[in-house]
Formats: sequence, C-alpha cells, structure tokens
Amino acid sequence: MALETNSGTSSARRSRSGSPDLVASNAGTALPYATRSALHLKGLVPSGVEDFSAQEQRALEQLNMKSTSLEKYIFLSWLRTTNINLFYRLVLHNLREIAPVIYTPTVGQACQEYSHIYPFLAPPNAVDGLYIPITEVDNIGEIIQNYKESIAEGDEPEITVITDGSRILGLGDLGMNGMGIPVGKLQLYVAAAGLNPDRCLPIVLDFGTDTQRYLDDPLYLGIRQHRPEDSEFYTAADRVIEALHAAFPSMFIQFEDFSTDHAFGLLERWRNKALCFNDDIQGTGCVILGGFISAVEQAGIPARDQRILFVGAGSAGVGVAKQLVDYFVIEHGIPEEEAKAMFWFVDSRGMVTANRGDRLAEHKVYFARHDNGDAQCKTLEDAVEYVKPTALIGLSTIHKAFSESILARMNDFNQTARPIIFPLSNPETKAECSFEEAMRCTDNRVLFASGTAFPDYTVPETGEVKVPGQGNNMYVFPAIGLGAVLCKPERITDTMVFAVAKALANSLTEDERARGELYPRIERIREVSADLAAALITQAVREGLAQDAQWVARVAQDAGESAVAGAHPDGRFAPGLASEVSKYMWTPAENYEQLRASLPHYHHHPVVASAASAAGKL
Ligand SMILES: NC(=O)C1=CN([C@@H]2O[C@H](COP(=O)(O)OP(=O)(O)OC[C@H]3O[C@@H](n4cnc5c(N)ncnc54)[C@H](OP(=O)(O)O)[C@@H]3O)[C@@H](O)[C@H]2O)C=CC1
Ligand SMILES: CC(=O)C(=O)O
Ligand SMILES: [Mg+2]
Repeated sequence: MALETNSGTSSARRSRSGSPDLVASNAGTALPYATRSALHLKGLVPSGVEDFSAQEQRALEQLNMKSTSLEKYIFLSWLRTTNINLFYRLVLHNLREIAPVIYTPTVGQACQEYSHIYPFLAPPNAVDGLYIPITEVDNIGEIIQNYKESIAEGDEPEITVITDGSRILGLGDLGMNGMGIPVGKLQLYVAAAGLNPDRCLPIVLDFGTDTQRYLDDPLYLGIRQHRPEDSEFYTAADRVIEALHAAFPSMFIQFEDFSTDHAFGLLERWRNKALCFNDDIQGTGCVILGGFISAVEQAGIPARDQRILFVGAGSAGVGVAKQLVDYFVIEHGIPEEEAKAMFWFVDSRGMVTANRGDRLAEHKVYFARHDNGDAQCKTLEDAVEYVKPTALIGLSTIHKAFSESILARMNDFNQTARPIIFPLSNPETKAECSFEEAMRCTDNRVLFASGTAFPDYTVPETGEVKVPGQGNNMYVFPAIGLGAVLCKPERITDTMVFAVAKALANSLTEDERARGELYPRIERIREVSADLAAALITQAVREGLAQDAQWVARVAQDAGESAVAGAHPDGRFAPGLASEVSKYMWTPAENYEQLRASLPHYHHHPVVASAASAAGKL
C-alpha cells in the first residue's frame, strides 16, 4: 500500500479522502484537544487550538507573500487539495482578488504550464478529476468504476465540466494541459453558486495535441500523439459521454473549450439526449446578452438602430450573436431577417460575406452578408469604415485588435450616442483592447465589458473612478448549473438560457445602474446566482421540462399558474424562489462543530469509518 501511495504522479483528488479523518483534515489546527486525543493526533499538530478565521488569516498572509500570480495559483491549488473548507472560505471572502488567480487570466498560464506545476499527490487518496486518454476509451467503464470507488458514498457527481483542451481560452490547443480549465470552472461553480465541491467532476479528454512543443516536452503528462480525425473524435467522445450519462444519468454536463467545429458538433449531438450545455456558445451568449441589454438601455439610440460588428466568428462570436438576434426578435418585435441584418462579422479572412469566394464554415453561413455587392473588407479598419458600428464586439483572440485609431473612429461614429465596445477574448494577453484605452479614445463615453477583469480607471479631469464590466460567462454558468441540478430539466433549451440572460440584466441594483455599470459587482455573485438559477427553474417549469417535482410544485404554487403555461420567457420568477434556491448553496463551515455537522456522509466513507472505529468515536 505504501508503494502504491507513493508511486502516483497524479495530484489532488478530494483532499479529505486522503486523510485518516476527513473532518480532521479540514480542521487541522482547529481540532479541539479532546478530538486530537480520540484520533491519536496528540502531539502531531502545534499545541495552539485556533478558529477557522485565524487559519484564514494565515492563509491570506501566505497567499500575499507570493510574488507572481502563478505562485499564487500553485499555493491555492495546494490549499484546495489540503483543506478544501479553508480554501473556499478564503475564496469566498476574497473573490475579487482571487477569481483572477483561479480563473482567467492566471488559469491560462497555469494551463500552459500544467505539466510542470502538477502537484505530487497520489491516487486513490488524491484525485482531481478524470483523465481519459483516447487509447483507453474502450476501458471507459473501468475508469468510471475506479472513480466511483474513490469517492465517498453520496458524493456521486452532479456536475461535470469536460474539455479536450483543443481551444483553451484564446491560447489554442493545450492538449491534456487544458485540465486546468474544468478544475477552475468548477471552483467557480462552488464559489459563485454554492455547488457541493465533493460532487463536481472535472474531466479532460486526453485525445492528443497538435501543439508540437507539448509533444516535445519531456514533462508533458498527456498522451504523445496528434489529434484524431473528425470521425474518430466523435466516436470516442460519444462513447465517453454515453458511459458518463449511463453511470450518472442526472449529471449536468458542461462542454468547455472544444475547438469551434467540435463545440457546435457535440452540442448538436447531445443537447436533446442528455442534460448538457456548451459554455462557450450558450454561456457566453447568455452573459453578453445580459450586459448588452443594459448597454442598449444606456446607449442613447433605439435598439433597432444598433449596427453591431463582431470581430471573430467562432463558437463564442456566433453564440453571442445568435442570443442577441433572439433578443431583438423577442423583446423588440423586430422580424428575424431584419434583426440578423443588424450584424456584421470579420474573421481571419475579412468580412464574412456570401460572395467572398471561400467555402464558409457551417456556423458562419447564417450571418454571412448578402448585401455587400462588390465590397469585401479585408481588414478590420475597412470593416469599421464600411459598417460604422454602434457596437464593436471582440471574440477574436487577437490582442490589441481594437487599435487606438479604431477606438477613436468608434467615438467619431457615435457622437450622439455612447459606443458599445466589448473586447471579450481571454486571457488578458488576447484581449482586443484595455479599459483604459477604450476610455481614453472615446472621451470616457464607452459602454465597456471585457472577458478578463481590467483595473478601474480614474478619469483624469474629474477624478471619478469608473469600474469596467466583466462580460465573462462566469456570471451565468454557475447559476445555470445550479438551476439544472435542482430542477433536473430534461434538457437545457435556448429559452431557458434567454431567461437567465434577462434575469442577469434585471439583477443590477439601482446604484449599479446609476453608475452606468453593465454587470453586478462580483461581491454579489451568490445573490445574483440565486436569482439566475430561480429564473432557469421557472422557465424549465413553464416549458414542462423540469423533472424534480418539488421545484415544479414550488414554482407553480408561487406563480399561481399551471406548471406548463409555456409563458413568454421574461426572466421573472416568483418572489421568494431565489431565497429558496440560496438554501441549497454549499457554504464552508464557520467552525469545527459546523464542519462535523455539515459533513454527515463522511462517516460512511471507508477511510473515515475505519478511523472512527479505531478511535472509538467521532
Ligand atoms: N468572455 C467570455 O466569457 C468568453 C470569451 N471567449 C473568448 O473568445 C475567444 C474566441 O473563442 P472561440 O470563438 O471559441 O474561438 P475560435 O478560435 O473558434 O474563434 C476565433 C475567431 O476569431 C477569428 N480571427 C482570428 N484571427 C483574426 C484576425 N486577425 N482578425 C479577425 N478575426 C480573427 C477566427 O477566424 P477564422 O474563423 O477565420 O479562423 C475565428 O472566427 C477566445 O479568446 C476565448 O477566450 C470565449 C468564451 C467565453
Ligand atoms: C471564459 C471562457 O469560457 C473562455 O474564454 O473560453
Ligand atoms: Mg471557455
């Protein structure tokens, strides 16, 4: 056993299962003397008995001693796998500072370095998720069984984030190293929406990589082969998803950071067969629609006069634009063809037109322009002059694509209204422009949101501090997952996602609106997630798709209407529903007693049971 324990190269599985006592491993120096004695831990910890807030203070001090973001990331990963309760206390109390470390931008660098910063924890007592090589797909049943045996009874996963690492943020194909993204996204599920950390399952499909530097890297931990052709990819991916769905039928599956063709392909194959969702297409569409609704309200021109130029026509760009079309159709009564005509796209070959002379990828065809005559703008500058946009949306992965001259032209074109400029590519090194640049070049009039958080900007003339909006799907995917886990809809529909976007726009406080902000402050994210999850549940019930009877009854009763009213999705939900949702959110324990009380099923885990019986109590 000692040999097995020490031989793994893998890391961090559930921290607590690695301990002879899961409660003890989450309490450490907070363990009361009597318990130390009962568990034969006397003398094995410093004599001071402290509370969780003192531990948190020490953890924060140690975090702040790290001089780089990557060092902070490594420290936080270690803390998460050592003491999950303390980790989430720290994250929840310092979300504004820590989100950029466990998520974008630092998670991007962490993924690039994943094989080099991988910690040395060993399975079966340390598992941070599933690594499924394409060469082992025939053995997927065995892999899932191994996972089941590694978790405590009652901890079957209720949510998974799954990637194949082929398009990690805007950083390209990172192969198995992309595992940092599911791990990071699931931390936000816990922090932002209170999903139970023990029931979150990160998965990487280790299907190879076409990035030569990883294939050549002696420390690379993924399989060393090129990516498969499409048919082999889909056969293998389908087998994994089928097996997961069979093992955990109500588990919510979030597809994340697949290359654009496979992102659309997998969603199409699975959206009506399993409870699943693509975060880059639907989550991004949802969060940007939420911010866009607020921006249009503040812009100063009628919605139907918007001229929206997208730079980037991948899964994110097309996903966002489709949500915006729905918004113009549903909310403003604009016919679909007219709504579609409000959009222009630029990709790596210039403006997307039907007569450009190349074969357009399927997902671009819907938005290809037919009214351009002979005009074929080859550069973004040309397209900006041609379209004279009111809104410029970047999902291109091209750093500084919104040059100062382009930003200045946006200002020129929008003198009677406020320009909407959203550089949404991640991480920061791929962002199309910064908040400071957008403010400076538009006389501080811009309505702004970015994918990665930018610092506040102080207007030099007035000293006024302006806060940039963060248009990142982190504002919605945790709530969509929470709502889905609670009401168990048969599937996630576009109208449910639309209802969540509306709820996000509705979630701004009067103060946030008065300051011209487009998204709620991150400190309110749990409150906002409860609203958004309530909106999803309400919509699922209205569509007759919610399968959990408790939520169907609750929504129907509160709304005073039939559960299958099929009502217009308006983002509203019954008063009281959000606070009901909040009750289901996991929160870290405040003290030792609470920790013990909050983790009753730990006692069923074989490791705990044997430790408890050896100790004669617990
Ligand atoms: N803020 C958020 O919440 C989210 C942000 N994103 C970010 O969006 C970005 C794009 O993601 P995704 O759509 O999936 O990725 P893709 O790689 O599929 O899309 C990138 C798009 O940008 C286009 N492009 C590349 N170079 C240029 C150029 N020089 N000029 C104009 N267009 C160019 C590509 O053109 P072509 O089609 O010709 O190759 C493609 O259409 C990423 O950085 C990602 O991090 C994604 C999801 C959520
Ligand atoms: C935020 C996100 O999902 C992305 O950049 O891919
Ligand atoms: Mg993504």
